[in-house]
Amino acid sequence: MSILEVKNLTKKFGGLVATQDISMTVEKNSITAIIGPNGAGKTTFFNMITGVYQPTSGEILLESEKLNGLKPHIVCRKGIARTFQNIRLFNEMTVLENVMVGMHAHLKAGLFGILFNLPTTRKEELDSEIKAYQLLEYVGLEDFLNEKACNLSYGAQRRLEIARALAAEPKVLLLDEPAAGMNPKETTELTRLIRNMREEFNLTIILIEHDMRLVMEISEQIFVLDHGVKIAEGKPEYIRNNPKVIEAYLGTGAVHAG
Ligand SMILES: Nc1ncnc2c1ncn2[C@@H]1O[C@H](COP(=O)(O)OP(=O)(O)OP(=O)(O)O)[C@@H](O)[C@H]1O
Repeated sequence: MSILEVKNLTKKFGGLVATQDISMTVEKNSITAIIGPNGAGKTTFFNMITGVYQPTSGEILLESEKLNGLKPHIVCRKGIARTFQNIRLFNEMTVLENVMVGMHAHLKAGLFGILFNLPTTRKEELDSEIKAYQLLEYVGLEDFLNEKACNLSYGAQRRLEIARALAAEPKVLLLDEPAAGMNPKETTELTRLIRNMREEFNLTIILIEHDMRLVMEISEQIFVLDHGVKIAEGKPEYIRNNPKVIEAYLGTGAVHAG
């Protein structure tokens, strides 16, 4: 059963066509990768799905409901959360606070109520604190609750971003280059975490990733973009041997690394 359907998605920035007529269907509870050389349109694609950019044309459907025209926080409330290519944490806030911010999509009290501890929001705050703690424990950051986010290692910051995204209780989680800057050990842990999250939270996961080893190991379905166009889709074995994909990556050797 599909959860996310994208139909003929095009985004133009003036005369530049960043994505052209991209269609894809993502199965519920699957792990899907979007790959392609630099500038292929991958992040633009994520930005359209999450409401950061409005598509020039095309449709985005989450469980058959159209998402076009919705603001990012509404898209998040509908069930799509994400992490960013360039980590976007609240650096001066603590690790715990960063996750609690991620929860505000589902809280009745506003963000200010949570942060400034208004009496009416205290019960809700306590519940969200417990939940934030559980999520941090889940990603292995329970020892850093009161640390400022900026003091965490790079790999830990990426895990914190994931915990914050999970706090929004998404149906679909988009990860933009989750392994970027990670060492091999951190990447192995990340692979395990992604698989585990899918089971634990009944998630559908879509990742943009340049680490082909991770992509080939973890994905059930891969979409390949090049110059804004989808040039291939299929299972890892098919993508690895697809002449169009090999040509798009020619010279980088990237697609055979996995
Ligand atoms: N806000 C914008 N204004 C103008 N052009 C943009 C904007 N965002 C992206 N582009 C252009 O759209 C094209 C696709 O960029 P995008 O960032 O989506 O590629 P990408 O596949 O994510 O690349 P990378 O792997 O390097 O992150 C590029 O030519 C880029 O310069």
